Amino acid sequence: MITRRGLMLVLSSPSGAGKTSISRKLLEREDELSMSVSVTTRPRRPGEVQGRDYLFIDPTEFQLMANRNELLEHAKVFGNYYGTPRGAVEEALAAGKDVLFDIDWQGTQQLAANARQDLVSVFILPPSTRELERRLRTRAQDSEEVVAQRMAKAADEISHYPEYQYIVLNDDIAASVEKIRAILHAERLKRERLVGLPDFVRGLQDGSGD
Ligand SMILES: Nc1nc2c(ncn2[C@@H]2O[C@H](COP(=O)(O)OP(=O)(O)O)[C@@H](O)[C@H]2O)c(=O)[nH]1
Ligand SMILES: Nc1ncnc2c1ncn2[C@@H]1O[C@H](COP(=O)(O)OP(=O)(O)O)[C@@H](O)[C@H]1O
Repeated sequence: MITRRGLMLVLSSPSGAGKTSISRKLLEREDELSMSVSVTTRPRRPGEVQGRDYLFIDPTEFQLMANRNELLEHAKVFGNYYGTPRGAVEEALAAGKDVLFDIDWQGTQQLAANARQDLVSVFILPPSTRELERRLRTRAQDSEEVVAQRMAKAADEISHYPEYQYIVLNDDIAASVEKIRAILHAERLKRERLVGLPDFVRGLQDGSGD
């Protein structure tokens, strides 16, 4: 029969453009998609749950994981370390499940270097700079200084958009979620991801397939 390899769906954007909100809604609607929960040395925000939003760890532990090659990719973002634990991702992909990543351009480049054929990358743009700043403020979980730091970095992050396969402008969140679902559904049908296809087709051609 035909089965398929799981794919890695990566969402990147400047901070505040909506990756986290979009990811939550995608996970509610897509059964065969699971979130890659990153490790980070950043302090936990109010409302964030250990093990759901991130695994919050200290820098020594992070270094140990990196040294033991337990991270699929890792990077320093806004002065903190972030990384993707390797085990959960590899298990999901082997079982033919798709994995969703909320990671930055540095992490995306590392995944592309190691597994380009399994990667589907989406860059999310905010409708305007003004709206990006409004979203960062209304999230109201970061200090004024952190908001300013993230705004200062936004142009830098946005400059990496040409490295992504798909672009979604996140104006209306429900529409953005549907666009990313459409990308996911089409990518699942890519010939290259299908396992057992040549045998199946041979059966059709020689009449042995029933
Ligand atoms: N490379 C990499 N980047 C990550 C990882 N986890 C989160 N990030 C990125 O780190 C940046 C900061 O994330 P976060 O502190 O949650 O802030 P937010 O994006 O403003 O909610 C974002 O660009 C995330 O996509 C990871 O495991 N690896
Ligand atoms: N399309 C949208 N329209 C209006 N507000 C949005 C939209 N998408 C996200 N937001 C809001 O913007 C803020 C930042 O979104 P979030 O998902 O935390 O961004 P990111 O994970 O990219 O930093 C949150 O308060 C969220 O509710």
